[in-house]
Amino acid sequence: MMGSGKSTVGKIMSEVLGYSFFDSDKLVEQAVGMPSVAQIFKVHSEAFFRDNESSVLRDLSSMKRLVVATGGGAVIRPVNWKYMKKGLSVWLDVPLDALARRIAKVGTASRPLLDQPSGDPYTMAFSKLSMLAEQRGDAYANADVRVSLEEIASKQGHDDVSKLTPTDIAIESFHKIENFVIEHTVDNPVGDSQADSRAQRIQTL
Ligand SMILES: Nc1ncnc2c1ncn2[C@@H]1O[C@H](COP(=O)(O)OP(=O)(O)O)[C@@H](O)[C@H]1O
Ligand SMILES: O=C(O)C1=C[C@@H](OP(=O)(O)O)[C@@H](O)[C@H](O)C1
Ligand SMILES: [Mg+2]
Repeated sequence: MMGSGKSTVGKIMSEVLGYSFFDSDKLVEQAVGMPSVAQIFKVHSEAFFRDNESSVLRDLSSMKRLVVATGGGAVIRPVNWKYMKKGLSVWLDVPLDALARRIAKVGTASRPLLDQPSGDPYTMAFSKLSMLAEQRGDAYANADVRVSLEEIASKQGHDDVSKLTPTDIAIESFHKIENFVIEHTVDNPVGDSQADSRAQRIQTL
């Protein structure tokens, strides 16, 4: 979801891995030749942005040794899952109140779906995020790996996810990815087509 830390945590993970890092929002801006996602929404439309987002994700899906921070809305188009499933997908699951707090701090100008001309920024962001979360249903749960900030905070003995640094979240993401890889790697085909295709996918990452 917007504000969950994909761009921040993804960059750290790419540096640790020695992989390239791409932010799909930035690639859409370059492809369209506009300086911000907000402007693309304003001058064109959300649908135009989504078409470009899908084509950027398609192009990235044939590349190797990279970390991609997608936009939070990439989950709503089934075709994007076809692309994201060429790699290993991570859902950063952050409580909505923490997302709204982060977004209120930096402002909503760069996130057109949350931008409001008036009102308290936290309250407006929280109510829009709640609506989006409802619309998106369990789309985020399609990811291979879920990284829950509430879980990390409780393991670390914090009662508040705002104490967690992007590095804490990157480390937990690596643990979850490692578990996923161990769980789904098969030395020999096991005859279960879903398990075999998952194992093949892991080998090509
Ligand atoms: N763990 C964190 N704790 C506090 N603020 C964070 C954390 N991770 C990211 N942020 C801040 O929250 C905002 C949204 O992060 P960003 O990485 O842009 O999220 P996304 O790409 O998922 O929308 C940024 O201002 C970023 O600096
Ligand atoms: O959730 C969404 O629909 C969006 C998320 C944004 O990216 P971030 O998740 O990086 O903010 C950006 O793609 C656009 O504003 C729409
Ligand atoms: Mg981002």
